[in-house]
Amino acid sequence: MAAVTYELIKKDSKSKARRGRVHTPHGSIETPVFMPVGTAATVKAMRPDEVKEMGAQIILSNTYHLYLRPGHEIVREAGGLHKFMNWDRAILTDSGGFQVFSLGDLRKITEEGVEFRSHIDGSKHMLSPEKSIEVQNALGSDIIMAFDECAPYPADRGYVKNSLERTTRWLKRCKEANKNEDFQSLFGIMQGGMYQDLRYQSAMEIVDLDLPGYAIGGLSVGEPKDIMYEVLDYCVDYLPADKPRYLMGVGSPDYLFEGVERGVDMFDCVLPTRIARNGTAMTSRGRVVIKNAAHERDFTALDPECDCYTCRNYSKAYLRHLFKSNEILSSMLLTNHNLHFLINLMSNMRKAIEEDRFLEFKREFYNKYGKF
Ligand SMILES: Nc1cc(N)c2c(=O)[nH][nH]c(=O)c2c1
Repeated sequence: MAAVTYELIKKDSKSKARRGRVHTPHGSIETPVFMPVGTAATVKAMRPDEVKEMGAQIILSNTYHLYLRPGHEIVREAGGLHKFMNWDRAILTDSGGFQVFSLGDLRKITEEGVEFRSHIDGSKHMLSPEKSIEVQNALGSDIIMAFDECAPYPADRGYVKNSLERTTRWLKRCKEANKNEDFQSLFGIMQGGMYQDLRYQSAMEIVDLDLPGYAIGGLSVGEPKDIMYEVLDYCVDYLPADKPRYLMGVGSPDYLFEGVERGVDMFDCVLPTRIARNGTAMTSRGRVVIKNAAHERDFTALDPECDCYTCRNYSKAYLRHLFKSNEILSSMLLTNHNLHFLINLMSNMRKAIEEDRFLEFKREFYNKYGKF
């Protein structure tokens, strides 16, 4: 039996939204769930106890970054990523493929894997399905992602078909490389671009490998919203209902609502932490760009409906002052708020599904949030 299993608790009667639970060796995860990104073994500007206190059940870390620095062998010697970063709940690691592919000219794709030069010191490396699994095994994460190619957008049909078929061959190699692992569950990744028949082909090929969970890749790569939603309208249903479904790289409130409404269980995105460091907050009334002059003498909280540490203790005026003064505390407080906002949003979505009022909740949120 896989170390990661999925339990369906309730389906919404008026949409494909579903309430579930993912069981992992480091605890159960109530779904739908948003996963904060901890790229280099830290959720930037946050202590792990703060991330835990706000209710984060699982975080994501990046294989590419940890392989290059400090190196997966050092993390293995430290006792694994949980011990190294003092996080005792679940961890998902990505395969490193997405970062390597985004290196552009600094990489060369072959059937073996991807040759690339480190963005840190220019040194040459080869990341292959086997190497990605070796690194993720050393990190000791609960959920490990298959080494895949995320086709760019736009991409012609021939390229997308060849790419998804190579991704399936790489997935088989990942499964073989991970076969002796008892505690780390390998998730496959569906590709296929914006082509329905290729999405179906990719899904059938990866589901045939009977893995503990599946991700939808190749979206949130610059395509228009309506195209993403159109692809999600059909491709989520290509995945088995008794396994977790994970939409990669998605994390703004509207995308989360639209993904949950279509049956997605898990999400990750750097957006909340990245925009926080750039001075933007997600609130129930829409985004707040804290450096705007309008906030100079605004002594009210960021969000009247938020009970996070930042909203309970600080005003927009103070947060604007910190940001304009380039104070480290600005990133800390805005990151704390943005993660709390999304984690709380997912908790409210779970409650709405339990009470069979998900679409009503979505309408209420959209009416208050205004323009996305
Ligand atoms: N938007 C996306 C974000 C991601 N981190 C990934 C990924 O890690 N793998 N494959 C993907 O297709 C992908 C898409």
